[in-house]
Amino acid sequence: MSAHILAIDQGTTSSRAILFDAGQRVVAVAQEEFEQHFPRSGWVEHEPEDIWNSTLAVCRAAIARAKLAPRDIAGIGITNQRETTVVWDRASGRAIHRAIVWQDRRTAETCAALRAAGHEPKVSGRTGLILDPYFSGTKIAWILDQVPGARDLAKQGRLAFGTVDSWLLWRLTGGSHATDATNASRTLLYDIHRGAWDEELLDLIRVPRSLLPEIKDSAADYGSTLSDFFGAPIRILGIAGDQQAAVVGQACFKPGMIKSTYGTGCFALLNTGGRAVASKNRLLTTVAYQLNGQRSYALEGAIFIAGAAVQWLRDGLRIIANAAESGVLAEAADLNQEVYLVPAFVGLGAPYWDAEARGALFGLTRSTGPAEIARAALEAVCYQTHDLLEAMHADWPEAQSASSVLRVDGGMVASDWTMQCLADILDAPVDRPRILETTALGAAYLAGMQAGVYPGLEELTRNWHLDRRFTPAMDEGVRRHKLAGWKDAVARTLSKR
Ligand SMILES: Nc1ncnc2c1ncn2[C@@H]1O[C@H](COP(=O)(O)OP(=O)(O)O)[C@@H](O)[C@H]1O
Ligand SMILES: O=P(O)(O)OC[C@H](O)CO
Repeated sequence: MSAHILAIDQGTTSSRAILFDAGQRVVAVAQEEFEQHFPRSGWVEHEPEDIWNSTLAVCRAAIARAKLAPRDIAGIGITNQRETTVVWDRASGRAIHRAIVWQDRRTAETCAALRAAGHEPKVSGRTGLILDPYFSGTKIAWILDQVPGARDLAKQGRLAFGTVDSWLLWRLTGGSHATDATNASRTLLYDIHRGAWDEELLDLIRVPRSLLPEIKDSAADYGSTLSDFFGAPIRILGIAGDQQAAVVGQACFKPGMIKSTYGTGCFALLNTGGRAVASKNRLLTTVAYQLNGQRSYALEGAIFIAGAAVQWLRDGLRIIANAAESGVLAEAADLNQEVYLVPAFVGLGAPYWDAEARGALFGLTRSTGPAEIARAALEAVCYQTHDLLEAMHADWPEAQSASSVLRVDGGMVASDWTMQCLADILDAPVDRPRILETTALGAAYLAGMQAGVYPGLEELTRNWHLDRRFTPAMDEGVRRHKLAGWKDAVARTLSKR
C-alpha cells in the first residue's frame, strides 16, 4: 500500500478531487462545476444529486488520472462549503428538498424575529455565531415547515440533516451519519464550549434532535466507502469545513496566526488556540479544528463578495473578458478619482451584518470609466479585509503583535495588483504560499495524520513555503485618507442609518 491521500473539496461552485502523495505533493486534480439555482431573489439552491454526482465523478477521474488503485490510497479527507443544508430520507437516501446554500437569505425574517425576542445573546454565547440566515439551523426548520409531511417524518426519526460533508459521507459509506466539530460549529445548534448539540437551541430553532449527525474530531475514523464506488473500500479519515481546512493547510497552528481565503467570498480566520474568544465587534467565534478531543478556536470574519465582484465586472458589466484583466485595468486607473464600490450585492457580512443593504458606487464623475470601477472593485476586497482585521485586533489585543503577517490563498490571490493593494491598505506584509490548494491540502493533512502516513502538525508546518511576500509601500497619509473614504461609503450604504 502506498501512502496517497485523496482530498475532496466540495465548494460552492464546483467539486474538486485532489490526490496528494506521501510527501504532500499534488499528483492529480479533477474538477467539475455544477448548476446554481436562484428560484427567487435572495434564494440560492443546489441539487443534492448534483453535489453527489460531481463529487463521485471527480474522485474517479483523479484516481484514474494518477493511475492508482484503491489500495494505493491510505485515506480520504473531505472539506466542504459550510452551512449549506441538506435534509434527506434515511430509508431512501434521497433529499426531500434542494440544498439551501449558505448565501441564501430566505430565513432573514425568522432570524429577525428571534433577535427581536431577545434570543441573540444566548445564541451567540453558546454558538459563537449571530442570528443570521447564513447558518444552517433556520434553513433546516424552513425545510421541515415547507415540505409537506416533513415535520411528521422528522418526529418519527425518518429524516436526517447534514451539511455537505455529512451528505457526502452518508452516500460514500452507505449510511454513516456523522460530521466534524468545525462543521457542527456553523449550524447555530452546537455549543462550541461544551462541544455538543444544545437541546435548548434545538427547541428554540425548532429542529428535532433525531435529525442530527454524530460529531467527531476533524481527524477520525468516519467509515469506509462502499466497494462499488472505487472498486474496493477506501477509509474516510478527515472532515473539516473549507475555511477551517485552509487554516490547517496554511499551517496556522499557533495562536495569533491569520489566514484569509479569497474565492467567491473572503473568509479570514485568526487562530486563538484553546480559548474561544467572544467577539465584541460582530465577528464569529468558531472551531478551527478538533484533534484528539481538543478544540482549537478561531475568530472569523466572513465577507460574502470578494472574487464575485470580479465576476460581476466580467459577466454583469462586461468590462473585462477574464478575471486576470481586472488587475491590468486597475493599474491603468486615474489616481485622482476617488471611486468606491461597496459590493453589498447580497447584503454585508462581518462586521456589519446588514442583510438588507445593497451595493453602491460613490465618487463617479464624467471621466470615470471601466478602469476606475475595476480598481474600486479590487480595492473593496482590501478595505473589507482591513475592517475584519481591525475588528480582530479590537477583540483580541494579543493579535496586534502576534499577527503581523497575513497568509492568503484562493483564486483571487493570483492577482499581484490586489495582493500589493492588500498589503498597502493593511499596512502589513501579505504572504502568498507556493501551494495555493490550501483547502484541499488541509483536508489531506487531517486524513494523512489519522492514517499515520503524514507527520504531526509541527512537521507539517515545515511544509509551508513562501511564493511571494507583498510588503506595504503606501504613504500613511494616503492610506488614512483612502480608509476614511471607504468608511464614509459604507456608512452611506448601510440600510439602517
Ligand atoms: N487574476 C485574478 N484577479 C482577480 N480575481 C481573480 C483572478 N483569478 C481568479 N479570480 C477570482 O477568484 C474567484 C475564484 O476563486 P476560487 O478560489 O476558485 O473560488 P470558489 O472556491 O469560491 O469557487 C473568482 O471569483 C474569480 O473572479
Ligand atoms: O465554497 P467556498 O470556497 O465559496 O466557501 C464557502 C464557505 O464555506 C461559506 O461559509
